[in-house]
Amino acid sequence: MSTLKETLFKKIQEHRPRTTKLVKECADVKLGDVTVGQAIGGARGVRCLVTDISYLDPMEGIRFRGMTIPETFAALPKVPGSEYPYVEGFWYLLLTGDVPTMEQTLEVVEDWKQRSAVPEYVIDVLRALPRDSHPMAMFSAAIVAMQRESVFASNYAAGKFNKMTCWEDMYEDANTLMARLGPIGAYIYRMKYKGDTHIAPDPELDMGGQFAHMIGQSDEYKDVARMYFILHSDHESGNVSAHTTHLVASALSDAYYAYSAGINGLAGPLHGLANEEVLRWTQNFMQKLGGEVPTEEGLKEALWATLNSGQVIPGYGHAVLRKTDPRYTSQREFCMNTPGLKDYPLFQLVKMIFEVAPGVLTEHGKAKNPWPNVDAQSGVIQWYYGVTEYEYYTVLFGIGRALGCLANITWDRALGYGIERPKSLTTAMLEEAAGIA
Ligand SMILES: CC(=O)SCCNC(=O)CCNC(=O)[C@H](O)C(C)(C)COP(=O)(O)OP(=O)(O)OC[C@H]1O[C@@H](n2cnc3c(N)ncnc32)[C@H](O)[C@@H]1OP(=O)(O)O
Ligand SMILES: O=C([O-])CC(=O)C(=O)O
Repeated sequence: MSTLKETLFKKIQEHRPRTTKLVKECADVKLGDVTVGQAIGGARGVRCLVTDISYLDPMEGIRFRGMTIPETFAALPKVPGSEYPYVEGFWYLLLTGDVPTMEQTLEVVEDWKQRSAVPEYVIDVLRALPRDSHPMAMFSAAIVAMQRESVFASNYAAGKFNKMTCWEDMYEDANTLMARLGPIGAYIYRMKYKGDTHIAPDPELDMGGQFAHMIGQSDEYKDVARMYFILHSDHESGNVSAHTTHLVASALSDAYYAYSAGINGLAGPLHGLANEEVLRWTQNFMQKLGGEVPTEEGLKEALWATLNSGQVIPGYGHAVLRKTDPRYTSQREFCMNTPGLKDYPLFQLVKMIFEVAPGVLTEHGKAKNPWPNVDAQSGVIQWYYGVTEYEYYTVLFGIGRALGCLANITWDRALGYGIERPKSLTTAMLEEAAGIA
């Protein structure tokens, strides 16, 4: 057994009695009430999911296994010659809650390398799709196509399902998916945008570095990839991609079915696709100005025009956060500390939007949170390094988000969480409950 799997096994054994005790002795303890507004309004704030992998505080933002973003980056083993950690070490942290040693990290690096070859039939599936398919549709199709390889599904079909050990099959599938998602994303990128020319993997590289290499990027971009995948990994359990993955997996669907579904949710403009929308919005705006950085007045007008046409300002607002997203801040700091990027006109515009948009949104008076989220700041970095195909940005998000979603469904199996099935009511029942029937 690998060190990661052994450690995870120990953690699962330690954790199981806590869940069992809660279910057996405390099942009737109330966590809150559900209002009519919540039933109609997307269950906002309903406290009915459990995860220990990350927690989102409305004011502070995300913590991964109890650590803030700067703490996470500082704690994990760094790729030699780089300021950023191995994505593989972060995976170890998400799964176990322990910061891995360099040796433990390198074991995951090696394991993923062994699993990373993209099967030929996946390439066939991608090539069979119309070339103008959205890259997220391609990504989702590639993931679900690999379902035939699921260890979990095959053992289930063979009558080998065992509630205590089935997490091991999920772990197998999750690791295989994690190892292949970067190379699949790179294939889609080069097929669609780089004349269908492809770059062979470099056996020396870690997952983040490999992705940069396979899309044809510079050495500098390797750190961008590592940072991006870690920052986008997890945002507790209620967001659309994590919740969808969890929901689908709760029917004992395997990781391929579950994460393909999660990707489909991430592709919505109110969720992950907002990072594509942010770039479309800013590029359209810059084009109108002939590439000049606008005045504050001009920017305000453009923001109001967007709001008055009934659209949202992409990259702003959040269902839980009530302050600037620390993932935004982390990427902003990256921009400020990168010569060239710091003075880049598009970054100047993103900075100016940060100064102007919260005031406009507050005056508009609808959004509960006028501050930027992660999507407002990620695209400018990609654009600066030459990844200008913004239609592709959500695939980058999807590679990173897999870390959180797949770690979560591995634990779902380990703790035997039940099939998810909330109860629905009719409108007449709500009217009766409200006394307006
Ligand atoms: C990785 C991520 O998924 S981060 C989020 C990415 N999405 C975006 O950036 C899209 C822009 N933002 C939004 O649409 C929203 O803020 C969401 C979807 C993120 C959160 O939605 P909610 O929790 O419903 O937000 P909230 O309670 O503040 O919404 C209240 C009203 O303000 C509006 N509002 C919220 N954010 C914005 C915004 N950025 N621009 C304009 N209006 C907004 C809502 O559309 C809603 O209007 P309605 O009453 O007419 O339906
Ligand atoms: O938490 C949410 O609802 C959306 C979000 O920021 C994420 O999933 O990263």
